[in-house]
Amino acid sequence: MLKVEKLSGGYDRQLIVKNVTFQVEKGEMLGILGPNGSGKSTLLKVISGILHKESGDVLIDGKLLTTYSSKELAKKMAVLPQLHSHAFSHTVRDTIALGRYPHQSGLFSSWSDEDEAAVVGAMKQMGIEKYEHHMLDLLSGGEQQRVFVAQALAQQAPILLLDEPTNHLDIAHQKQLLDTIKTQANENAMTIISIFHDINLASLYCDRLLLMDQGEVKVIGEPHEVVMKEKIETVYKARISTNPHPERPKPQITILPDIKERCEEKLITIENFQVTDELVVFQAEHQLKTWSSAVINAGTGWYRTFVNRRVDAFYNIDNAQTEMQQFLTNRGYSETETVGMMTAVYTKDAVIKQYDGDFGSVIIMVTAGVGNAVDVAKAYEVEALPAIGTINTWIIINGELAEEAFIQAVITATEAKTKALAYEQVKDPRTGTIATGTSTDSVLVAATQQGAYIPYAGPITEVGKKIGLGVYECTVEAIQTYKKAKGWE
Ligand SMILES: Nc1ncnc2c1ncn2[C@@H]1O[C@H](COP(=O)(O)OP(=O)(O)OP(=O)(O)O)[C@@H](O)[C@H]1O
Repeated sequence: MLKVEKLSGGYDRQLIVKNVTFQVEKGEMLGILGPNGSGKSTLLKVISGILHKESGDVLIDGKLLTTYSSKELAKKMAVLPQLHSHAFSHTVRDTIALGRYPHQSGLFSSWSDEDEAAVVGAMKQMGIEKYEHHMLDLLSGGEQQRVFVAQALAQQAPILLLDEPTNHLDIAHQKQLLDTIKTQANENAMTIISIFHDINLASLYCDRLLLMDQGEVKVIGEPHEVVMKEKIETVYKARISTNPHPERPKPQITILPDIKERCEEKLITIENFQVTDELVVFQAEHQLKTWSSAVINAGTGWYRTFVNRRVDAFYNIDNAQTEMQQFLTNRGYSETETVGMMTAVYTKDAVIKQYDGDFGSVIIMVTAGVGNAVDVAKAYEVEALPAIGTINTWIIINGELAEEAFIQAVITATEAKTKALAYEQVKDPRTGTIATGTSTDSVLVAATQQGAYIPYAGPITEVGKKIGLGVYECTVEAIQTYKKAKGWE
């Protein structure tokens, strides 16, 4: 559809865009990324013919751009330039109507039903019908931006070139605009080339991305091939990390600041724990990076408070999450800083121990009830009964854990727990075989992210050895206490 071959161009004698080659297909959305001054706007201007090229070619439907008359070209390609202040003021409707000029014919061009439908449709798509008769210069920056996008859409050209279309827009309008444009690509096979400053939005919406660096193409490819730590850091000269989007396979970035937080390093110790008849509570001065399967605030996040709450053996509530949240709020625990778990075990029987090593230290907390013990390898054979009894394990580390270390810590802790059940000869009552856990166990791994860097946490590492030993010892002790309380031995 649109082919750019070895294109170079710029201003007067200053070459800005150098040897750019790419192709965009019908229905495809290509995002152009690059730092300030890398030549994105200049490239768009050379492609659209606003600036003369120095060398190379632009082809639309296999025909050289230079062979199109300006009106023919406007029927093929609509351009949204960067938003600037405007000398003249028109109404919103008149501004959008200007987009229809390539479709007018004859000396006294008349306004057709098609023109009217295109203008009304574009206003609707951008949600600006209510401003139809307002003067453009009295609208906010974001409202004006939507008017100019509507003008480009009203042009009904199969190719759309956009220079930072989300400029000035709030998040709801960014989403509305990009949803609209993407729908044009998907349903009307429109070809879209758009400049973005927001790498995350570009990755989320575009099929492919072109990353510019000093007027040249650094890389072109699908978002996962372009939004890579090393490439983005090299071109933008800023530290970033990449992370997955929660719903789509489109990588996202997070800026990593170089300035230090204004907080002194604080070691976690057993002193951070408090145990009552109702709760085991851990509270730290600073948030810890946390990974858990808790009832409240599961998954990854930064939290300051961990709560293991004792509920009675008959606790059976449809929406345990809402009830638990209410419970925590009533006791003054912040909704955004607290991880909450439940247990039917006496909280006073919690085993809490500290293990020191060269890397820092690990503090383990275990509450263990085994009335609900399960042999996971045979769980498929038997119907799980609604019994109570859960093993909750917390592993809190003074150190900076890598992502994989969090997962390895969970593996190591799970293996140590299973070993403790075997040592204590805890059996699945339904199968009579040694249990591997209970059917509702929870785990939490948290790290201060200060001090020594800990890339791995399997049993080959020192931290892994401490986790293995600690979880094993604490779980054995917690099970023995549980058995005594139940009068089993
Ligand atoms: N009209 C002009 N005359 C001369 N040089 C210009 C002109 N417009 C831009 N330039 C120069 O061309 C280079 C690239 O500018 P361009 O606007 O294409 O970059 P960009 O990647 O779009 O930047 P930004 O992200 O800041 O919008 C810059 O060094 C700029 O100074």
